[in-house]
Amino acid sequence: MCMPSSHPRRLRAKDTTDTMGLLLKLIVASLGIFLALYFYTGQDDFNPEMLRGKRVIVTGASSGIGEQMAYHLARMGAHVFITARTEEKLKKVVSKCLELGAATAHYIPGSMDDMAFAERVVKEAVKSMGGLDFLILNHIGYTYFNYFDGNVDHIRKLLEINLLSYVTMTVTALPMLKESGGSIIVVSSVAGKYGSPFSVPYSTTKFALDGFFSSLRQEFHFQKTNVSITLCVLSYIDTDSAKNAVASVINAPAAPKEECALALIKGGALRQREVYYQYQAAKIPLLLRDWAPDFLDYIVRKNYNVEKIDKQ
Ligand SMILES: NC(=O)C1=CN([C@@H]2O[C@H](COP(=O)(O)OP(=O)(O)OC[C@H]3O[C@@H](n4cnc5c(N)ncnc54)[C@H](OP(=O)(O)O)[C@@H]3O)[C@@H](O)[C@H]2O)C=CC1
Ligand SMILES: C[C@H](CCC(=O)NCC(=O)O)[C@H]1CC[C@H]2[C@@H]3C(=O)C[C@@H]4C[C@H](O)CC[C@]4(C)[C@H]3CC[C@]12C
Repeated sequence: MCMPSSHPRRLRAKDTTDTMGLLLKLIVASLGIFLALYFYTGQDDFNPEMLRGKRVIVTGASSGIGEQMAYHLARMGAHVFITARTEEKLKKVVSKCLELGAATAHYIPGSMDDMAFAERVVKEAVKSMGGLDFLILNHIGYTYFNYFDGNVDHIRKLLEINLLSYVTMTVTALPMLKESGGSIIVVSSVAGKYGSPFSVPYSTTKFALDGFFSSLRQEFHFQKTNVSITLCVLSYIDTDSAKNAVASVINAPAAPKEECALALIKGGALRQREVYYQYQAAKIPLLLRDWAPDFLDYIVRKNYNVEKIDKQ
């Protein structure tokens, strides 16, 4: 005998609603756990005392984020050894570091397009401080913010300053860092994680840093090398040079350089593999990179007043 069909159909509809409800709850719960884990890994046990007496090199420390890192390190009682090209600025930064409480503070002026200079910075620093605990690689060479002009020589030159000098300093510093169980902090950018218009040469060098240092970190695991590598992925920061280059074109607020500098030191001291600053601006868009790359590209393009670029 045939059963009336309305009852089982109602049952099936109820089953489907229950299953959907359960699925929704599962999705919400998983999302909650995922977010909790995400933010938990961002928690820190940082104590400024971790830096007291530590021997630190900071490159590109005559201005911007590098200068601010030098001041934080000085307040924490570290030995600070800084470099950049402009001697007058370096002298002032060193004096301020001493006022703020640096254990010692020294500088060496020169350009990072010269690999012999990059090597010399490490050797002089080690001689002056008696070893090395932190190598903070932060400098960048001058580049333009506009459409790629086809100049291959500019990319070659920028690779020397922004990548090869970092490699040279790392190679030279490695024996001392192994001895101290030290750390390398590499300052990079969101432009080193996803494609960025008007920064083609710069972005090229920042992607290359990720390739070198993330691969080296893997080898350190195999070799049981007790040297940490922290890659710092920064969004737009309010340094004079960045604001001069992009303020009229980028529709996003710039984050404070002082807070940024502290976040990088904390991440390095805690031996984190990567630091994202600011977290929302630098990390969240990256969640889209592998799953929705066209959408990410679209969001990135939305941040630009492209008509202002044409007039530069
Ligand atoms: N500000 C921002 O929005 C962002 C910055 N970053 C990264 O943060 C780091 C610092 O940037 P920021 O503070 O803004 O930059 P600044 O322009 O303020 O500082 C750059 C430093 O590099 C030095 N420098 C420039 N050319 C050379 C060279 N040829 N050899 C040696 N040193 C050189 C400069 O000093 P001098 O001219 O005296 O040599 C200066 O000390 C960079 O790695 C940058 O990519 C990443 C994302 C965003
Ligand atoms: C073009 C800037 C470098 C300018 C320079 O060479 N200054 C030295 C001088 O004038 O003497 C770039 C330095 C940092 C870049 C910004 C960055 O890395 C974060 C964002 C990344 C995004 O993909 C593009 C916009 C950025 C704000 C980017 C813009 C270019 C820089 C300011």
